[in-house]
Amino acid sequence: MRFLKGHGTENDFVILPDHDAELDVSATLVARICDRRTGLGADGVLRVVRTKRSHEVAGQASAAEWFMDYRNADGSVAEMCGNGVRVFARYLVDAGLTGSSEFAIATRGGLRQVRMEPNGDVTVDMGKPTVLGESTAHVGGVDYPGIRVDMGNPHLACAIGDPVVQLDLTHQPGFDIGVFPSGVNIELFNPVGVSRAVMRVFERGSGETRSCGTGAVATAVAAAALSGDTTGTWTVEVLGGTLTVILDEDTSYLSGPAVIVASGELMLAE
Ligand SMILES: N[C@@H](CCC[C@H](N)C(=O)O)C(=O)O
Repeated sequence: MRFLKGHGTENDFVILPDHDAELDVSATLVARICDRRTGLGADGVLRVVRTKRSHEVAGQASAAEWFMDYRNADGSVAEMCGNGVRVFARYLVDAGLTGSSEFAIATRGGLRQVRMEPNGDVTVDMGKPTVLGESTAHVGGVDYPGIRVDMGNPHLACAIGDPVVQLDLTHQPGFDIGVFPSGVNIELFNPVGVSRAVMRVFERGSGETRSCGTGAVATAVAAAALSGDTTGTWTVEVLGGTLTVILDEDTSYLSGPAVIVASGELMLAE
């Protein structure tokens, strides 16, 4: 099985080209691939499939040639991945699978328009974040109130007074399962200066990761809300680098680096 490896601000992915949907990529296989000791190691898998060959998103085939079939490290399926879609775009361009610098990618969360920037960054139109109300995350014996944000996938973004560097995120933070029956990605952030936040994230299905694109947008939404804003340009510092989020009236944009670092032949099989 041919693979590539890439990352966006150190949110890392194994890319599996499966253009005609011929592979049987089970949850077990994904978990084995993502294992950092016995597999390749990654936060998730991006399976590259022609949209028209996928029964899940065939309705998007007229607008997007390629479908990002995203899986978390534990093998679970997610609707969207902001860094993943940027790395996916980088793969399509590098592999010559698109001739354009602006194109759409099909995801379970809907179409995402991407743009390759002259400086090598990749920008994605993430759609309009939906604020759903409030909830609470529980970390290290402390309850942190936050804002529920739907980015196609579920988020709980919490501004906290304690420095995020001090948090122990080796375990799943507590959350209200009644509010998030399918689980949730939890962002904890410190607002710093003007339109800047330092964020850590515990991702549903992957644990703590060094970056999360949908989480960065959710954090920008929650940080803006602290000052009563719904628009603006935000810098979100994550463990793996820096992401830029633009919130406007109608949508949101996520920008940052996305690179392919390796390719090869995978010997793992079912
Ligand atoms: N790292 C991603 C989010 C991946 C999906 C998430 N773990 C979920 O289950 O919703 C990003 O960059 O957005």
